[in-house]
Amino acid sequence: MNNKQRIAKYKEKVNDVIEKMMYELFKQQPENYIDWMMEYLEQVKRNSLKSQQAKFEVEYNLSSEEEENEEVEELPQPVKNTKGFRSSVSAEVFGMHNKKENFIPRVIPKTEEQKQQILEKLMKVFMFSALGQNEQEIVVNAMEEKHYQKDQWVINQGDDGGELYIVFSGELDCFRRMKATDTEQKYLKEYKSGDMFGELSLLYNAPRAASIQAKRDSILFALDRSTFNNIVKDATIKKRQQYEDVLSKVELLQSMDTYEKTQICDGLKEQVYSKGQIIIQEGEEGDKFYMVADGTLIAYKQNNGSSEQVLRYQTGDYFGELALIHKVPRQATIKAETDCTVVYLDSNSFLRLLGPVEDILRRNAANYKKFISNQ
Ligand SMILES: Nc1ncnc2c1ncn2[C@@H]1O[C@@H]2COP(=O)(O)O[C@H]2[C@H]1O
Repeated sequence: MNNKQRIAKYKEKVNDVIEKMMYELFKQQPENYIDWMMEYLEQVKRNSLKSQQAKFEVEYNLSSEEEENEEVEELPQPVKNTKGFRSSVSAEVFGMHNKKENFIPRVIPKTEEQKQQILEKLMKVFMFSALGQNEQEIVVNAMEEKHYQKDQWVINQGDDGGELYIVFSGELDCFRRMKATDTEQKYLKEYKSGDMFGELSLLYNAPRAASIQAKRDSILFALDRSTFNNIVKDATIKKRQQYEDVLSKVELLQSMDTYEKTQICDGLKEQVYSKGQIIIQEGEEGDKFYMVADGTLIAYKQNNGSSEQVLRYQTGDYFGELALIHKVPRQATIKAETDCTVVYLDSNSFLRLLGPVEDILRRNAANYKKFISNQ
């Protein structure tokens, strides 16, 4: 898709919202139409988050009782109804309209050294690393140091969640009853220094989706729900929504579970290239793994002084893995055949997050072994 097509698609989406809003506006003719329109758009946003929440609950076999009997909210009524529209649906989750103004972040006193230590860990967690300095400071101030002894449970599946955690030191295990009727817990993963967990119930206002137990004495930094909601929640949900669609087209990832895919979403960065631009140069060092979100690209290899076309990539394909898996220079040059959009992970995130599909990556790499010169 070129830039023109992208803008046309974008316009179509925006027009759709505006047309529906104008239709309702003229039908209802509220006196204070600016307020009405603002409320209308807030409502559209809440309904979109609500459908995201419903999807989440299906994925994780959860249901938060509070939400169970709720229907999608109705659109705003004319202003003579002074209450506007219902605000009962978990205002904290879906009613972002009332946030920020009332937000007074908690400040838990810390030494400069402690602050620095927290900041270092924070920078390794995707959802915090992109924050501005002010926001990072708010998060660091709000973090509370917590100590857990070996075998102590930090999170119990099904409980309400009030905090997320970043591991400062120690090791913890994550378990999950996959279905509500399961009596046995399945071991899922281990958390170590710099890892983050406990974000799901804050993001979706759902019960805890898994249980976490300290494998040895551990120190965690806990971030409260209110600070999380005000600083990172919207951006994280938006990013997960934005890239969910892209990742659903990447066949390589289809064997990963939903949670693993959301972790990848958090780590993705996007880059747009124009037709003819080079993304990867054969022989150079590589530090990124790419997936094609849109457009086509061509891989070329040098052969006896001339450049030979060896592969074409389209939406859902990936490239750039060989340099990261085998620690070799780039094995081909990748050039944009059309204007294109790619998403990428840096090499650390690639190695950490794509572990579950490493075998598939290696197996697939064998298919183009004939193109690889020095292996
Ligand atoms: N496969 C998984 N499904 C759900 N939660 C997971 C999974 N793997 C790790 N977790 C973490 O376990 C945490 C339990 O508490 P939360 O539901 O708040 O957030 C959850 C995630 O951070």
